[in-house]
Amino acid sequence: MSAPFFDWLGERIERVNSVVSVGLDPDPNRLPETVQDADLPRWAFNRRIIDATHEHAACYKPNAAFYEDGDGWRALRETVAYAHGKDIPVLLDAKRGDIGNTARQYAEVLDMVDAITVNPYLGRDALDPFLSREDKGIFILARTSNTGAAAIQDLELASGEPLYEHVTSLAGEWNNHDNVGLVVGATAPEELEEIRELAPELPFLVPGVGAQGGDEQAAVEHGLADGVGLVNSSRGIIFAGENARGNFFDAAGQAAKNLKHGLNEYRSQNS
Ligand SMILES: O=c1ccn([C@@H]2O[C@H](COP(=O)(O)O)[C@@H](O)[C@H]2O)c(=O)[nH]1
Repeated sequence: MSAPFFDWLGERIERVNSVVSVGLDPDPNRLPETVQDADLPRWAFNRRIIDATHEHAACYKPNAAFYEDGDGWRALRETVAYAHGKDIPVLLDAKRGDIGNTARQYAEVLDMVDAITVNPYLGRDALDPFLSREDKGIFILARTSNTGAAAIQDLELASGEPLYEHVTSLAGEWNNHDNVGLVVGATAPEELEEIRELAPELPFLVPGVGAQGGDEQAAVEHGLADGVGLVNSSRGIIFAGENARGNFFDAAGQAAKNLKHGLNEYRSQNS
């Protein structure tokens, strides 16, 4: 028995035969002219991206950084409601984690979205308001995809284990409601494999394929637990139309489809 979020995600993955998470990071400087005059350009953009990609999307992953202003939150609300109207879960990439009363306030956003990313570095109490939401998916940062991640997350502790392994063990201890997943970047395939060995049952969110050049095969081989997990691409999908001929949004749909097919090749090898 897993948390309702992971049950829903598992059903969605099966229905669309896809583990693609489409990242909704509507950089205002890169939005096409066709949406720039809309009342809420980010929402107009996301709606068209969802229309173009939903057949290939297991999940949508808006990053909070692109919505943290008044209109941004309105755009996010509309986006989430639209994805839900298509029965698609939404994972907010917010990397939250703070002292108790602040964390409780941050966790309120889980009334709107279905899952969230959280930062483990303030410890268990900072995550309790999230972890206690049994119906939601809580993805703990274990080994991130950015180039500077190794300098901190690969640090060897006195026990001899790297920090990301310790975080992985803690995530297992904190998983009292079967609602925990891990964030592990596709740009660190060896760490991805090690973390999978340590946490065989946790679903991963694997960012870093596409624009960051991460390893798609490793993302599939190690990112899924019993077939459930997500491989995210944001810019590689939503801005695929920037350099393509033809319709901007059709190109996003095609990019999502291509990623789905590419990942499914590896899924079929691993099944
Ligand atoms: O380790 C991490 C954790 C989160 N992210 C986020 O995922 C997307 C990736 O965007 P791309 O355009 O596909 O590179 C973005 O929202 C990141 O903040 C990550 O990249 N790595």
